[in-house]
Amino acid sequence: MRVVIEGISKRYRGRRGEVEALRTVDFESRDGEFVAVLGPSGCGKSTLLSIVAGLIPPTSGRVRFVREAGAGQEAGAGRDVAEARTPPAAGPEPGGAAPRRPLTAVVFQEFALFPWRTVRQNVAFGPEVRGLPASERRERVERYLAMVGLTPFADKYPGELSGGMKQRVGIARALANDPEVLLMDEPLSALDAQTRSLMQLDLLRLWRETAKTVLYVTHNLQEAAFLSERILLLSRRPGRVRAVIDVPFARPRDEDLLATPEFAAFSQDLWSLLRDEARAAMEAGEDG
Ligand SMILES: Nc1ncnc2c1ncn2[C@@H]1O[C@H](COP(=O)(O)OP(=O)(O)OP(=O)(O)O)[C@@H](O)[C@H]1O
Repeated sequence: MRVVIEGISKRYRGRRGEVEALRTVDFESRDGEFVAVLGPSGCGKSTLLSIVAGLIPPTSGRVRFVREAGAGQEAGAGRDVAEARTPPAAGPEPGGAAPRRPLTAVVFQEFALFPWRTVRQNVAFGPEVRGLPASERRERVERYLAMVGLTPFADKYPGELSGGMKQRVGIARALANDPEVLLMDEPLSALDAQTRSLMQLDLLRLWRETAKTVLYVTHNLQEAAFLSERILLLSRRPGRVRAVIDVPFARPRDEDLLATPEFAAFSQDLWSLLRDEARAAMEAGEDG
């Protein structure tokens, strides 16, 4: 599934006036790509993700989801399966039904688990709501529990788990919906440094195993460089596309990459792009 972001702008209207969060952002992901969305604090990264997730409407612009053509069809051809635009189309498009939105799933920084449900019941939530037959549901839940290494903890409650384990539950719960696009908003930033490093490796493995298109918001440039295939770098607020950067490291990646001179040089280049934006955001009091 390709995510096509076309001219997305967003202004919030609040009691203290208007905030322009995003200004005409254009970007197109590839099918199955891991894209990091990087930018200084307050530049609109979460806003962009929420718009792609359909949680909030853009002020202008649209997001299209394009499913790749099957084998035997013209290369590069794809089919739009859905589009979100503002104002939202009232009812079906003329001449046919409005395309169904593809399934997106969001993993947030705060774990947002149901404390009264066990790990297994948390992971089962999406398939239950979507009315999957019990046998298929069970199979899917057990598969994703195993994938994130939580099978031995399946009957525990979130309150009994460490931060890293809670976030694994959040990831398994998102994957159990079998989304076509996985949206992650700083999913590791509440974790301590060691847990975070381990979870980065887990994320790389999960991405390989599931082949999902991932949009991953972070303000950590090493994380963006380690995990992603391309980086969408936003300017300070209002967020505009500052650069789209190819990450040159081969896959599969492991921790050894982090200690290489190539990784250090790449991170340094990235920082020099980000630095001026981050400083200007900080001086304008836009961070946090
Ligand atoms: N519901 C809202 N109403 C008014 N302003 C908002 C709302 N949500 C976000 N904003 C403002 O829009 C701007 C962009 O916010 P957003 O959370 O998208 O940025 P971000 O890049 O994800 O920030 P961070 O890196 O600090 O998490 C900020 O100035 C924020 O204060």
